[in-house]
Amino acid sequence: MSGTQHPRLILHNYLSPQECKELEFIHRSCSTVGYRPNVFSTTLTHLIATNSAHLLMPFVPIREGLKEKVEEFFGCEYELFVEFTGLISWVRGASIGWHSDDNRPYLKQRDFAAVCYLNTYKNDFDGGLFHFQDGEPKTVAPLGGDVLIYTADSRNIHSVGEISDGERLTLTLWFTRDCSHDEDAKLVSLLSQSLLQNNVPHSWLPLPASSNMYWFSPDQASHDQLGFDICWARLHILGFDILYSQDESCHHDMSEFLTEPLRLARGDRLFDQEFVNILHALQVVQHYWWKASELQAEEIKIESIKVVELLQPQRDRISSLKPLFLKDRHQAEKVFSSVACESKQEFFDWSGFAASIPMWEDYVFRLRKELLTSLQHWKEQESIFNIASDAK
Ligand SMILES: O=C(O)CCC(=O)C(=O)O
Ligand SMILES: [Fe+2]
Repeated sequence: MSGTQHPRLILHNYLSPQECKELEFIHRSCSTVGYRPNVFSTTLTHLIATNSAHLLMPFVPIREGLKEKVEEFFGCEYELFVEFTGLISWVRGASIGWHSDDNRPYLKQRDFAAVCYLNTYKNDFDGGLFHFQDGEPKTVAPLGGDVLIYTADSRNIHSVGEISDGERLTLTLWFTRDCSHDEDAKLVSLLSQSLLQNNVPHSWLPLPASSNMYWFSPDQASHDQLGFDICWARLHILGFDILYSQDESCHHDMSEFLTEPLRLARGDRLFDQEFVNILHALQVVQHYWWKASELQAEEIKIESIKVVELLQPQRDRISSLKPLFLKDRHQAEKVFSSVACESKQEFFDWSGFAASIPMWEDYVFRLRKELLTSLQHWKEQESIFNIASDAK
């Protein structure tokens, strides 16, 4: 498989299902619209820029382990730097033709690629097969946990077929020999700056980027007429409505809603707890979806959950705002289709949801603590690495 003509490698089950699920949670909570149509991405710099630097922690051991694997396989121990790390998802309509990963002047520094498949062909999406132009294997069907490693040059020309359903998710890394393209140095510098604001209250709650980064449009021409906000869409397909206290007449600009507090509703019920902004609500919901099976097993019940009836004026506010953020609701449902069917059931376990909120907070605080400890060491080395767990 690793012939010198086409140096490449597949690692089966390199990531555990838990690791895949955690990265999926991060992507569904934090992604923005990507660099090409029908593509979403979550970069590490974006996590830092949106008050979510602690969500880097799950990437750290994976990045480090993969760098070692790549160095070992291509025989370049201690020579490589990570050039880029990102979660990338493709939905219906996305594809890429034959190319090598260093095929632009600004990509020349890329020496190796590692594509980690976080979900599975036919289970989670359809289409999206990976093809090499020459050599074996000819076709790779993404399987959650598998990693595909190859040189970024013309010995590994490849393409990806069009996605026809669902959301195909990868963790994609590129490696370089050129230290001036070391992602770690940039991240450590950004982290040092952002964590200076550590004393700011709620500095661990997500802070939205600019609204255009969350606006999905089928094409540039119909940007404002069609399309939808991806945070709204991800909540909508899981059956949630969004209730702001103010109505649209209080705002000059829709983007102001991004940083407004809100409550979540479902059917005729309102969960009477405020979230600081839509990203906060989205992250809590995605965390619940990630952990729901564990919660059911533990049967945690909270006595005092505040779920109240949704009043008529509140319903009216929901239905007047929804079409502004989901201009094309049908398309939003199609784009995020694979989860849509299972999630809109009538019954919703509000007490499980309420119980998951302190669990989410514990998760965030644990990661923040790990980040602050690690950063001391990272600054000294100007590199990002896993601190042995007994040092945490
Ligand atoms: O996701 C994949 O399987 C490969 C994507 C790709 O070729 C690229 O991003 O350059
Ligand atoms: Fe590629």
